[in-house]
Amino acid sequence: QWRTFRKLPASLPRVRSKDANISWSTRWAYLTDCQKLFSEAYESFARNGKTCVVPGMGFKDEVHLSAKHTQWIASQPDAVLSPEEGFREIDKGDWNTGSADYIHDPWQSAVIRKDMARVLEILADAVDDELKYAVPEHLNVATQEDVDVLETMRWIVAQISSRFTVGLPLCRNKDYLYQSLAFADLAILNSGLLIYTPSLLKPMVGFLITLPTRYRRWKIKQYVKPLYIERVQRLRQNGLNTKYDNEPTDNLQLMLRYALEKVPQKVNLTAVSDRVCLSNLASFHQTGVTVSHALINIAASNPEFNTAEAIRQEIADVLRANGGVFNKAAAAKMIHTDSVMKESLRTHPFGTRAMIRKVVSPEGVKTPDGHVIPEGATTSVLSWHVHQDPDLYENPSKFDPFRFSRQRIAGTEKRGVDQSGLAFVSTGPTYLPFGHGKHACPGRFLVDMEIKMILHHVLQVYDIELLPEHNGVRPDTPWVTEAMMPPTGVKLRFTRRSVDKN
Ligand code: HEM
Repeated sequence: QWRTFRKLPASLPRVRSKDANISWSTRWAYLTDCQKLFSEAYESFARNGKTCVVPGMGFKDEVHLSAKHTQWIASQPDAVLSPEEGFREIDKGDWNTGSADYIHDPWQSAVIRKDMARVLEILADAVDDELKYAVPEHLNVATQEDVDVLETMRWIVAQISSRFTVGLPLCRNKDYLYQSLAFADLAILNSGLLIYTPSLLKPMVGFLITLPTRYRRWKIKQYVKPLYIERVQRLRQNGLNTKYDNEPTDNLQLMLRYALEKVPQKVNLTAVSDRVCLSNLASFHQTGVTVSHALINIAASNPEFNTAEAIRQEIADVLRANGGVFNKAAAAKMIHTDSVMKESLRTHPFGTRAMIRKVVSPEGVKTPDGHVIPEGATTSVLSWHVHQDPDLYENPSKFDPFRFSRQRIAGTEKRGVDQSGLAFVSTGPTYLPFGHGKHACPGRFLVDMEIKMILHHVLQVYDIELLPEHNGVRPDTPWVTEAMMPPTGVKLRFTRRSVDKN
């Protein structure tokens, strides 16, 4: 870590510093008031297309690139700017899963990238069906109750995501879901601890703190085992060119097919099960946090918008016109709901930086503003501050649920051209929660569908409001170093709607 710090050239400007040294008070600011520190970096450098150096995780210095260079970052080959190596520094995936191979050769991601669009057509029905079980199971309010939103949504998301990943009946197994959620929580905790552990102590600390994750992985493996044995046997018997009778359509099956064809030497129960754990880590945590923030923002949005009712109405109208079927085409027509979700992720993401990359080419890389960033340095873009830039978003700190749908409708009417570039799943230099370019999150198409479906299933049964003690003001989302905290413990009042309201 210190090696990278020493290697950054003196010519790169540092935040709050006139020379190549970053003071300890600036390093302290990263830990105690990172939002302000990042604001200074954004205002002084990134906003004007300039690269700068800012203290980062684990006392390491990070290179912040301007969002004006998003396109350039996206166009760099992985052999120059590597997303895998960038994330590896943060999520410590090799420690948490016990193998660097899952990170160096992440075919579990390749499967999702390759097949997500096709799979969604097949699985939309299954996810919608799963919500009919998951919502009453985890959100069973008789008349009125104050509900811990994140805790409830985590379970609902885990269940419906598992319907996508491992299918029925395992997606309804409470202990499997519990172990998978626990693995995700522990992995995030371990990453935070390992980032601040000096390299010399990493082998010992890494071994000790990952004992609980190892146990969770072992438990999950016991659940995956019968599926693995049966499916691999049938795929081997039937060959990979044909589908066998009643072949499952879930992500595990896609992973097995892909691995048996492309990397047969790597197909074993532990590797497949661990890769399922990694997939769950990507899908459970961020989606649970995102839908929780969306519900809190809907409840807290100004009464002038009548947000919950607008969502209910829109989804009901679209579904009626689509014969009651909730598929990709229907989801694409729900532009107001889409706008609420996009606005919520703009104001309340989890990560505040995007497009995290590590320079892996030995000769380094030259930025569009002329700096050479050496091998080993990590780079990213200050995405939260892009989303709060008043030149890009009018009144940026306000949660304006229909900000994007208004623009979409106006743009389409004015220019006669479809404005779907403003959709939740669209990415670009001014909207980066999912990154941008060839490594932009492929799971966002599933997230889009899942969150719209969750909002439909929840809002058609419940009215939601902030608790009286919040006096109509949304509970704060504090920053802890550079992360915006998930809304842990935030409750909303859920009131069952009377039948005649439906
Ligand atoms: C709201 C939920 C989610 C958010 C905010 C999110 C965000 C992100 C971000 C920021 C990246 C990195 C993009 C880049 O560096 O350019 C990413 C990558 C990725 N995400 Fe997501 N994600 C979410 C849900 C999911 C889900 C549900 C899945 C799986 C079904 C998933 C699978 C992946 C994969 C496989 C990658 C790596 C892509 C690659 O390197 O090519 N994500 N995600």
